[in-house]
Amino acid sequence: MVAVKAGILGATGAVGQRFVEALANHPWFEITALAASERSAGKTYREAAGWRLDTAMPESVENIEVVPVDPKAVDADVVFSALPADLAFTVEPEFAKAGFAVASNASSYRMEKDIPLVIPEVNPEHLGLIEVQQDARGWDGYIITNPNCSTIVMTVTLKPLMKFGLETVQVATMQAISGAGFSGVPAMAIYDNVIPYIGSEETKMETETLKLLGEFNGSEIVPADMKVSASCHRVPVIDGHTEAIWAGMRDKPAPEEVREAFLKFDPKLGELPSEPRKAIIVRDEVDRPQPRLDRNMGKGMSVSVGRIREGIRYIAMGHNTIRGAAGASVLNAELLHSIGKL
Ligand SMILES: NC(=O)C1=CN([C@@H]2O[C@H](COP(=O)(O)OP(=O)(O)OC[C@H]3O[C@@H](n4cnc5c(N)ncnc54)[C@H](OP(=O)(O)O)[C@@H]3O)[C@@H](O)[C@H]2O)C=CC1
Ligand SMILES: N[C@@H](CC(=O)OP(=O)(O)O)C(=O)O
Repeated sequence: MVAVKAGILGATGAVGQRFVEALANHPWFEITALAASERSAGKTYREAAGWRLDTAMPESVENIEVVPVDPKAVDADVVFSALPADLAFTVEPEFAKAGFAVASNASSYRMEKDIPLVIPEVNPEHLGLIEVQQDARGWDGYIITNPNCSTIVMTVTLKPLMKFGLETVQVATMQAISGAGFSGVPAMAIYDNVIPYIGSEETKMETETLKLLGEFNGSEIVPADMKVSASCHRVPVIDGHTEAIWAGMRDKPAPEEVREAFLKFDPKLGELPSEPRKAIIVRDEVDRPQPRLDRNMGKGMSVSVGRIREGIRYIAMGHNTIRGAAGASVLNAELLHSIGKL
């Protein structure tokens, strides 16, 4: 199989490095371009990146010269975007217009009517919006997006509950500091502390979830008819967002039925290289899931759940920069490739 040429926009950042990690030995994609700011352009990736992951920098990328974030400088079929949202807002359409498939991790276009917001295990059919988008905008390429990291972790677990008639969701998050990027939260602010505010996070969880669980009617997404209410908090954990979720359902399933629904959840995506063997892992121990112990399950792509109680109340936990960011975009691109869209 000829590898799909893959570029990474924002390749030196927290999510960008996760993209490099996920794509360096990928069976379908080959990294052909690494792009970042003018501060990094012209340097080798080794010089520019300041590698911060606890796996070694892949040798294949060490000497790649970083290029500016410009369609003319990037040789690729698909670009993975890990750019700050304000920059992604102007840059991503330029790439789509120039014929690239853009798999974006940034928030800029998630809620646009004609741009798919996709989690492969939840709403693969929403990729039908790509044609609507290309017709409306006259682009040769297109943009698809993955949700906010907290939204992804929660929504993967809500999907198997839809059959019980999901009506209300309340969620309180405990979010890792890597979610704010490498220099996002000063150590003096987060050490020995909890910060009960993450800008725009609650609105993102409350709106993106309805789009994800909504129905594609051939021309647009009809949002799910339910209410989501979120409270988001930063905690001194490096990676892994933990969420306490209360799910109100019409059929009032017992905890054991909810556990069964999680256990049996099979999105049938086994042919995609990044899809974990289990999208949802059920932990029966009273004190799990925990970020330090469970975040790398399924190579960081599984969401772990536990403490399923009457109410229905449960805890969900997932790796925010893998399942919630780079891994999610790569999985979206794998889905696109599997349906002939790359
Ligand atoms: N961290 C997370 O858990 C999640 C992050 N996201 C989103 O992903 C995106 C990236 O986040 P994160 O990796 O944490 O951010 P970082 O700040 O760690 O990285 C930002 C990247 O963008 C590049 N960049 C910054 N300014 C410019 C510019 N003016 N021109 C070109 N490139 C530029 C940087 O390059 P340089 O090194 O050269 O400055 C770097 O590669 C954001 O939109 C974020 O909201 C989404 C979900 C989860
Ligand atoms: N706000 C998230 C990370 C993030 O960047 O989200 P978004 O992709 O929605 O901007 C966090 O801090 O954990």
